[in-house]
Amino acid sequence: MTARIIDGKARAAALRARVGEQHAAFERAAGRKAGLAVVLVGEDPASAVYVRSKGKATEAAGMASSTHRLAAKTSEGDLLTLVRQLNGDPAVDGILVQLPLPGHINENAVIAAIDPNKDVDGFHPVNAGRLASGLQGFVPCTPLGCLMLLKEELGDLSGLDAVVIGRSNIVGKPMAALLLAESCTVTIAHSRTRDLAAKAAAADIVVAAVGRPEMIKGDWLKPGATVIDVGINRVPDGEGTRLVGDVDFDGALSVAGAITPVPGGVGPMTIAVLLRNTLLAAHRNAGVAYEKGSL
Ligand SMILES: NC(=O)C1=CN([C@@H]2O[C@H](COP(=O)(O)OP(=O)(O)OC[C@H]3O[C@@H](n4cnc5c(N)ncnc54)[C@H](OP(=O)(O)O)[C@@H]3O)[C@@H](O)[C@H]2O)C=CC1
Ligand SMILES: Nc1nc(=O)c2c([nH]1)NC[C@@H]1CN(c3ccc(C(=O)N[C@@H](CCC(=O)O)C(=O)O)cc3)C=[N+]21
Repeated sequence: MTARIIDGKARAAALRARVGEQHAAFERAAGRKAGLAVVLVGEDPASAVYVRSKGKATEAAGMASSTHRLAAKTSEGDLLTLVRQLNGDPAVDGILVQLPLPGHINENAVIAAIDPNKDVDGFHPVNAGRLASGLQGFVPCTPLGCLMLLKEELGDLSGLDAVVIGRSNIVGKPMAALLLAESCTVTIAHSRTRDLAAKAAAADIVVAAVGRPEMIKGDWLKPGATVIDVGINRVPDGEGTRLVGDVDFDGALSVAGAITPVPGGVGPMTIAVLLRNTLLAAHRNAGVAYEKGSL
């Protein structure tokens, strides 16, 4: 058997197109565009690439995008001042502070300063709490993108056994909360987990968010499992480098039922969901009704 390859790039393009259409309707109703502000501190080249693609995708959907580039030595106080200014700016519906931040800045303090109603990343403790409690709020883009891919692939997820490998606040934990809300039986694995291979082998759904190149081997998987590879790892390749996921893709192909590639899987979905969350924020902030479930 050869796994189906889940085309995240195509799914993301379709989602961006729906967001673009609905944004046009929003703009007619509200008399303004939805606005996303992205803040980048420092010159990490990978972060700079992501921030550029976020800006481009925002504008392609017809929304207003602003990017605030701050020097690596910017103080926490100055960053907090910018966040508060964006909180108060009526043209800004969504605020994203690109992570990681330089070591001298307390990430938790910066995330906590973002207005939860503009927190399109869904990282604010209020939104994390809403997700854990089953209340409406912003859901982190990467796990929501993963869930969309899973539901398109499998339909109803209820009763399926899911293993999430990784327990970060931005991917693993919210992913587990979403799968639990879909009535999966969820195991969260991490660096202290014993016999990870056996945990993976019991799962109908494996979501890998570890940050270790090709760590999850094909022969760990249950035949027919659906594998979502969140990992983005740059590894040496000849003279240059290439991107690989957390899953040994070639090894998984002959065992899994379906798998996301890296690149072209979860990454593009993350950006499409960011636009979706920004459009949602704009509807709420402008008091324009929005048809639930239409995105
Ligand atoms: N495609 C996309 O849009 C995105 C991709 N990513 C990528 O996803 C990956 C994970 O990101 P993120 O969640 O931020 O990473 P973190 O480094 O914050 O978390 C990694 C998690 O993996 C666990 N882990 C580490 N080593 C092992 C191991 N040997 N066995 C089992 N678990 C292990 C850690 O466990 P412990 O808690 O015990 O330390 C931790 O919970 C990265 O490659 C990142 O680049 C991230 C965000 C978006
Ligand atoms: N506040 C914040 N929010 C984030 O959502 C956030 C962040 N900080 N910091 C970094 C991570 C990482 N992340 C990615 C987004 C898109 C791709 C993506 O589009 N990847 C392409 C490949 C891109 C390439 O070629 O480098 C793909 O997988 O096909 C990857 C990773 C968002 N993150």
